Amino acid sequence: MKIIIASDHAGLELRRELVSALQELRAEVHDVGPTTNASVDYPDFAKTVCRAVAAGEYQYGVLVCGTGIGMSITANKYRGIRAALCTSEFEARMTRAHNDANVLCLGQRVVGVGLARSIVEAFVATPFEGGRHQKRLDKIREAESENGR
Ligand SMILES: O=C(CO)[C@H](O)[C@H](O)COP(=O)(O)O
Repeated sequence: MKIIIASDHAGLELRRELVSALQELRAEVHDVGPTTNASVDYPDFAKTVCRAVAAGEYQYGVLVCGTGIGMSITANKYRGIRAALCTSEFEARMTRAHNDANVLCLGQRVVGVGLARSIVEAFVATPFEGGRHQKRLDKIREAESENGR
């Protein structure tokens, strides 16, 4: 499984923990950074991750900022990206099973390391259910086209 991960300065420590967690799951992880605590703008890092996931280069993207909100707002501007901000394992499972989410967003200032690890593990372990959910994803795609995304 190939995963691309990035954060801003406010998500750096949690991102590093999640890189380790994903490697323990034997995922191939591409860590985009940043490498220092210097203040950066989360949309720049979301862009790199979302473009790569939308291009099919990675199965999933993971984005961490202070709350996860800015990353999720940005990520959902990209065509083909279904980004989910999760604060529980339940949300992580459901967003894979029902929404086929391909980008997971987390807030370092919101969730602890242990919970974040469980959320990531649940996300990557849960398959999309298809069935009735597929036609809903088709409608999301239609909405993207309608709005010029
Ligand atoms: O959570 C975020 C966006 O949703 C950012 O990480 C947060 O806004 C950064 O704040 P600051 O520049 O004060 O560290």
